[in-house]
Amino acid sequence: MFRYLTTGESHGKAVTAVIEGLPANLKLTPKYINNELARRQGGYGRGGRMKLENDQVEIMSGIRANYTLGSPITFQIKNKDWVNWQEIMSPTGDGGYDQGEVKIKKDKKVKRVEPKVTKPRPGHADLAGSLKYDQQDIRNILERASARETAARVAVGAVAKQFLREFGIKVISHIVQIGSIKAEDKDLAVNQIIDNVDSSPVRTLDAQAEEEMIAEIKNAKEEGDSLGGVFEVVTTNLPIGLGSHVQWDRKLDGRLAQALMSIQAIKGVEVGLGFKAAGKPGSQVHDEIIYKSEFKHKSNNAGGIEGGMTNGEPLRVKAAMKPIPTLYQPLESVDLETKEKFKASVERSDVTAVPAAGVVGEAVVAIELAKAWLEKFGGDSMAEVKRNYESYIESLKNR
Ligand SMILES: Cc1cc2nc3c(=O)[nH]c(=O)nc-3n(C[C@H](O)[C@H](O)[C@H](O)COP(=O)(O)O)c2cc1C
Ligand SMILES: C=C(O[C@@H]1CC(C(=O)O)=C[C@@H](OP(=O)(O)O)[C@H]1O)C(=O)O
Repeated sequence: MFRYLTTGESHGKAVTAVIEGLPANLKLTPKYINNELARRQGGYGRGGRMKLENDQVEIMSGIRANYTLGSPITFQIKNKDWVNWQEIMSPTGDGGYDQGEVKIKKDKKVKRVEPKVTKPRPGHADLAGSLKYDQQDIRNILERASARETAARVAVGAVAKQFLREFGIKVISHIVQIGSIKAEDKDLAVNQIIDNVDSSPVRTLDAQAEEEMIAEIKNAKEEGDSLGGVFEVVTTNLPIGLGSHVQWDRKLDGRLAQALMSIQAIKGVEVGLGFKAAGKPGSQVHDEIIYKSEFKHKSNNAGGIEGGMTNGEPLRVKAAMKPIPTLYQPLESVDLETKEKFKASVERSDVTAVPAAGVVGEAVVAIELAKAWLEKFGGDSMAEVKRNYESYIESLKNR
């Protein structure tokens, strides 16, 4: 079974991931993983933290001479910001509480920070987490709730992507909406997306919309506001039959939805036509089946999944991200200690992170597909997995 866990606080020493269940003899290079980490750090609209960090993976176990051993893999991605937060974040220090105010280097300026955070931000994990975990200091919640954790998930996703690439499968995302601006709805080939998306500052393929999206982000920044949006993840070359109809937790659409919804600030997931399918008659929704040396569909409104299984068409899933909760123009909230109303001032935040979230979306989709792949074609070495896959593909030809 392919599974993973991440650890780490946003301003702690590092974020890490432990992966288990990958077969032996898969070629894995830090260069590819680092490139994926850099893609996640990009995107117009991010705040000062991304100028400071330069995410690089350090492989701690499970890989020797560039190939997996079949043993658990551990990664570490250091937080460069840690040096500025040691007094507050050290596992063995006093949390900075004894000092009243701690000097922190933030975006090249030295600022005085109260070590204890008591003002919960609407839309973040602050209030619910502090009450649930019996914490007086919201930092004990926000550090782990932070999307810094997605760096670790993108490293795991890069491994899953390298695994899937051995079978000719590519996973890529593009932005279809930021704030009120929507990109033109085109049926795009994956290679078209791969060739063009990374050169767009907002990772969209619609040049006209790109300009408008950037203008809307600039405007939101000036107004101290934040924006959300929608990304699509597209995967090609998937065989028929990943996932299963037989049990609720084996259905691939459900598993992809959970994976995408688990990304910080994602509030909706669509598979294929998604919500639009609800308003159309069946004759305009269901994809007619044809046979041309293999079974295919005339259209792909289902987004590549029927009955919780891949149906041989490209997988198309979308995710909606809410606007970033931390606002320079703060919303009303109540202090945890005094119970008094306040409007907090903010020092640093992203205006939007939809382009980054798209890269995280690719990672979690790739992970889920790699898991489903190993459930169906699993083996202890890559050669064994390839044999199992090829024999299944051969068996489909004889149907
Ligand atoms: C890539 C990425 C970057 C984010 N950056 C910020 C940020 O700078 N400030 C912030 O308040 N929230 C940010 N968020 C969103 C919060 O992490 C998220 O809203 C919070 O953890 C609460 O979880 P929920 O929105 O899923 O309920 C970001 C999310 C992602 C995916
Ligand atoms: C660190 C990352 O994103 C962070 C996610 C985040 C949040 O609340 O989710 C808040 C911000 O953290 P900070 O207050 O340190 O600037 C973002 O920068 C990252 O994506 O690597």
